[in-house]
Amino acid sequence: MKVLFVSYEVYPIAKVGGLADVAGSLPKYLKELGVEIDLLMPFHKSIDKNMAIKTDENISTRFVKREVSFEVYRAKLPKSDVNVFLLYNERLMDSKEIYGASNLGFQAMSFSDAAAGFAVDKGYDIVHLNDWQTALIAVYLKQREAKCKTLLSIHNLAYQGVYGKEYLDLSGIEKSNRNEIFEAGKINFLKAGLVFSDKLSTVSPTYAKEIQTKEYGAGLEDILSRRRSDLVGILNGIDYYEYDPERDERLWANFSQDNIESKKINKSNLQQLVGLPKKDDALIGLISRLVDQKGLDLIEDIKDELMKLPIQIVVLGTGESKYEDMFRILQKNYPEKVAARLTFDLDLAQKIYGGADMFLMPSRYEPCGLGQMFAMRYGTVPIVRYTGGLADTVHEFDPENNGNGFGFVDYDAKKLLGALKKALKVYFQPELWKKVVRNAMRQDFSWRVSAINYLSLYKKILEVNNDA
Ligand SMILES: Nc1ncnc2c1ncn2[C@@H]1O[C@H](COP(=O)(O)OP(=O)(O)O[C@H]2O[C@H](CO)[C@@H](O)[C@H](O)[C@H]2O)[C@@H](O)[C@H]1O
Repeated sequence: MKVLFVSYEVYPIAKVGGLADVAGSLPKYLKELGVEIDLLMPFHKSIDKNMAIKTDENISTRFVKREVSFEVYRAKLPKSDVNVFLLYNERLMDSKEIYGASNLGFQAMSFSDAAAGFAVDKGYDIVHLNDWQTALIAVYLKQREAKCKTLLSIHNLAYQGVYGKEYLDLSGIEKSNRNEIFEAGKINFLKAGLVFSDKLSTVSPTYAKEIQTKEYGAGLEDILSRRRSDLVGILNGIDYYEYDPERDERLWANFSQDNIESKKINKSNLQQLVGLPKKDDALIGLISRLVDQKGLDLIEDIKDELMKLPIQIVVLGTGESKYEDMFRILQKNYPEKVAARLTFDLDLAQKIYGGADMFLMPSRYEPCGLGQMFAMRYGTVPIVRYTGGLADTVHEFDPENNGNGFGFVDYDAKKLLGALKKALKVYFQPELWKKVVRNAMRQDFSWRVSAINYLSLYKKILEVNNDA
C-alpha cells in the first residue's frame, strides 16, 4: 500500500501548531507498520534550503488558470526513514511565515493541483489530506479521473480557506463539481474536500460527533452529518521517542514515574529561567496559540480571583494581540505570579511541560489537543474543559484515586475557577498529588494504537476501491 501524506506543516521542518506534530510523527509509526508512506509539503521560505536535495523533476499545475511550475526537492524526515518531498515555487513562497504568503489562497490551490499530479505520476494508492490547505487535492484528483483514493483529516474545522468568486474562476474547478463548494459568492476549500474525499476523519471520537452539530460544526455540520458513515474520529498520539522525560535533553533533570521527585529540579530551574520567585505554589503552564479557540477569555474573566490563589503561571504563546496584551499586563501587574513569553520557542515549551505542576487548557473547542498529552507524559497534571479530545483524554481525579486531571464542562469562567480550586486542594496533599501525577504519566498516548486505527481505515478505503 503506497500512501502520500500531504500537509502544510511537518515537525521539525515547519511548525505552527499541532498539525505539524501529527504530520511529523504519524507517518513514522505507519511506516513501522509496513505502509509505504511518503510526505509531501510546500517548500516554505522559512525552511533551510540545505535540508533537502533538488531533484531534476518539476511538476506543473494542470487546472489552475495561471500555470505554475514547482521544483521538486527531497529530504528525509529527521530521525526516520520516511521520504519528504517538497514543492518549491519562488514567486508563491514569498513569506517567512508559513501562512503569511501574499496570496495564500492561490498558493494552496496551486500546490494542491500540483500535488494531485505528483500523486498520480508516482502511483500512490491513497492520498491522505490534512486540513483546508490540501483539501482541493480531492477535487483535482477527481478531475484527473485518478485511481487513487483520498482521506481528508480535519484538525481544525474553524479554518476553512474561504475565498471570493475570482478564486473559483482561477481554480479551474469544473462546473459540474462546483455546486456545493460555492456558496454565497465564496469558494470553500475545506468543504470541497469534505464533499469529494472518499473518507473523512478527525482527531478524536468526541470531536467527530460534536462537528455534526450546529454548535461545533462551523457551518459545515450539514455536510458532515450527511457523510457521517464516512467520518471517523481517531485520537491523535504523540511521539514517544521524541518526548520522553527519561531522556529529554532539554530538561535540567530527567525523571520517570518511579522518580517523580526529580521533576522538582525542573520546576525550580524553570522558575529561575522565567524570572518567577522559587516558591512551592502550584506552577501552572499554558502553551498555546493565543486564539479564541483556546478559552482564554475565561481566564480574562477571573484574572483577579486567579491572582489571589497560591499559584504562579508561565505562559508561552503567540497570537491575537488582545490575548498577548492580557498576559503582558498580568505579568506587569503581578511579576511574582505571572511570566509571559509571547514568542514561539520549542525548547522552552519542553522545559514548561517538564517543570510545571499543572497545565491549563480551558478550550472553547478542541479537536484533539496535544498539549494535555505532552503535559501528562511529563507528569504535569492537566486542567481542561471537557470538550473534544480533551474529554477523551482527561478524566477527573476522584476519591478512589482514579483519573489523571481536573476539569469542567460548561463554558463558564466560574467553573474553570472551581476546577482549579479542586486541583489545588489535591496539590497541597503531596501524597495524593503524587497519585494523580502517576496516573497521568501511566497513560499511553503514543501513536501505537492510533496508527493501527489509521492503517485499518486505509485498508477499508482500498476495499471500497476494489469493490468498485
Ligand atoms: N509559542 C509556542 N512555542 C512552542 N510551541 C508551541 C507554541 N504554541 C503552541 N505550541 C505547540 O504547538 C502544539 C499545539 O498543539 P495542539 O494540538 O494543542 O493545538 P493546535 O490548536 O495548534 O492544533 C490543532 O491540530 C491538532 C492536531 O490534530 C489538534 O490536536 C488540535 O486540537 C487542533 O486545534 C503543541 O505541540 C504546543 O506545544
